[in-house]
Amino acid sequence: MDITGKVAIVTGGAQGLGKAFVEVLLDNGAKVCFTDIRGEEGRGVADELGKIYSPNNILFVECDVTSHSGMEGLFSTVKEKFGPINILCNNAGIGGEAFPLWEKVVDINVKGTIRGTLLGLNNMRTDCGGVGGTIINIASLAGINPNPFGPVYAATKAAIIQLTRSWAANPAVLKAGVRLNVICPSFADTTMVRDISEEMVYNSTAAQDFIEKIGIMTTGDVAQAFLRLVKDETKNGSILSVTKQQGQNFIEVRPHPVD
Ligand SMILES: NC(=O)C1=CN([C@@H]2O[C@H](COP(=O)(O)OP(=O)(O)OC[C@H]3O[C@@H](n4cnc5c(N)ncnc54)[C@H](O)[C@@H]3O)[C@@H](O)[C@H]2O)C=CC1
Ligand SMILES: CC/C=C\CC(=O)/C=C/C=C\C=C\C=C\[C@@H](O)[C@@H](O)C/C=C\CCC(=O)O
Repeated sequence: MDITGKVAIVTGGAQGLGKAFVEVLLDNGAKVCFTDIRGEEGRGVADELGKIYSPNNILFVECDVTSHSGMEGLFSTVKEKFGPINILCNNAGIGGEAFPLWEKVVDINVKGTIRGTLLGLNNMRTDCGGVGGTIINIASLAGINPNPFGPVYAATKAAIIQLTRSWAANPAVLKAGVRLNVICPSFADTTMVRDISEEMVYNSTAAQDFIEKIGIMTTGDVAQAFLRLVKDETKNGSILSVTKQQGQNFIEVRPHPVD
């Protein structure tokens, strides 16, 4: 996909990986709407980016992915301001294992990503009045490998992988011009990883030791993987892992037993 002039939405874009996705899209000439629950931070980032890129290509909408009406309003606002949506990145996500935080983790990571994906499909499918495009969901390598420090987090990320692959396997969706892919990053340098605590994971000291051993990528490393999936129109239903040691690799899942 040639990104120039395309319309993109990134959830949770006020910092971290989401902000890096916003920047790489703007670098490539897209019109980008990013959302976040933190309004002040989001507006600050929009001002900051407006000094580097054309402010006409940037829109911040304060929006919580757990609010259905909020997310519906987001899609309407973006279509009114920028036109039909071509690129959607469901990035907003949190970690946390202690009660009651873990329930919020499920609400944001699983239900928020399902909500974004369904609204994306409804707005992007050519058989629903859209112009087609691409949806990229942000899971984690912890959605594939066991994460002894964060089982709930890992389970939510596994759900995102299967949500994405299952929609991608729907022939009607592909015919309607929408590709869906999922990124599984290892650790990247964001607040989520820097501020790891006992509320977030079991045994945060051991988790920090593990993270240091594995190594921490820059957010730019993950943004390059994101850019690759946006551009490459041959990819649908792919799982792209990104790690410090091995870079970008597509993860092959064994074929269905009846194939
Ligand atoms: N940093 C890492 O090492 C990795 C992160 N990920 C995933 O990448 C995504 C982004 O993570 P980071 O940038 O590291 O986190 P972060 O904590 O730096 O940024 C997350 C952003 O999402 C926003 N957010 C949180 N709840 C929200 C909600 N309900 N609605 C809208 N926005 C909300 C936050 O305000 C924040 O700006 C998450 O889904 C995370 O699970 C995956 C693998 C590795
Ligand atoms: C505040 C952090 C919240 C969530 C991330 C989390 O659960 C961090 C866990 C720390 C150690 C995890 C070890 C897991 C090992 C394997 O599953 C790895 O292959 C996973 C690699 C990356 C997970 C990165 C992430 O999603 O944050």
